[in-house]
Amino acid sequence: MNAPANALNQARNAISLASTASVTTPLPTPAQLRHSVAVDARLNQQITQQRQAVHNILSGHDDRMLIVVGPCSIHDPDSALEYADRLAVLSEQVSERLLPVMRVYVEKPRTTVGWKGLAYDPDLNGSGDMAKGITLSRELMHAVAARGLPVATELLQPMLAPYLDDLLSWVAIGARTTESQLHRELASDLAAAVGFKNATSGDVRIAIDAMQAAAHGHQRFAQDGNGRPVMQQTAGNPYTHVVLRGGHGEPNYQASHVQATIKALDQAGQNPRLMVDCSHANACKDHRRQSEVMLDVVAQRQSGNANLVALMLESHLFEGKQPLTPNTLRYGVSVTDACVSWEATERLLKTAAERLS
Ligand SMILES: O=C[C@H](O)[C@H](O)COP(=O)(O)O
Ligand SMILES: C=C(OP(=O)(O)O)C(=O)O
Repeated sequence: MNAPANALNQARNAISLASTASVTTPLPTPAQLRHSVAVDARLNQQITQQRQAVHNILSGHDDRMLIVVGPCSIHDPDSALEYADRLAVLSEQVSERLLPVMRVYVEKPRTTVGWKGLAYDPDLNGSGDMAKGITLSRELMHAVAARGLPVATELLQPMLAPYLDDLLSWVAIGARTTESQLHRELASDLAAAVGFKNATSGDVRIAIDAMQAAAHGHQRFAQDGNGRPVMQQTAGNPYTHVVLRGGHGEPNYQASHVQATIKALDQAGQNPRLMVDCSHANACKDHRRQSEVMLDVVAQRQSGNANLVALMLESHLFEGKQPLTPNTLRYGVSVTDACVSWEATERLLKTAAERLS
């Protein structure tokens, strides 16, 4: 190659390297955050008891229904805490028949591209201040737990789990990650119960496979509290279950789907007790249909299906959703999937508790 052509090639390479180079920003380690936002002995005892209460429902030793309820995503910790205050009061009122666990979802899996949650972009402007995001996420979960509520989240990025998992009483592995070996390995390490969603296609088999995989101990890549890579031998998690969320616009909460799933779980030798997600494809992405789904599931339970032990409801202070445009955001309204209002939530939980008594 002659000298000018060589120089041109070098310049092209430099440009393409410059445009693909990533930028890194240091983050606190899990140990640092667990130290600055610490779980004391009293809170640890509460969380241990709440995990046990969830396990008791999933193993059929407690005949209440578990209900994972709260915003689709958290973008504003103040409105999440107002929600938590209200839910703490309501939980007391329905505690004979229901065990509410608050959704504190700080990571969002996206179908393509979109805002990925408080942990990633707490300023809602694409600046991606993850150090602030994970700190706020842990502080918020801590504050919700300190109000006496069990905390639920979806764990999406396995490296984020050690920042949060001591605060969790229930964990979701989402429809987009249930088939992932890394998420099954992560679930096998958690002390909290894990619900595996069926795939967005509607395939329930992957969730049953995930239960089998997570029940086993695994050797996995992990990080210690100081962020160093380690080989971790996990113990396996016996407290997992399927979450029916519908797929490709087709609901799967109806009795025929529920019975077929229970049969498949029995055949696979897995826990037949399951959760129905009243939102997502079960509500055909229309938040107003969540109440119809929830009351149908409660009726199935009343008519004798004791394996229907849990529900999920997407709810916020106010109904609906809004686009994520900073400075014009309405307080207490979802910026991801549309939610039912607080009033509807209160009505639904009280109705379910009455019908199940
Ligand atoms: O639960 C929330 C959404 O359904 C999920 O994060 C996918 O969202 P998207 O399809 O808007 O990206
Ligand atoms: C993303 C969620 O659900 P799914 O994985 O079922 O889409 C969710 O519950 O927020």
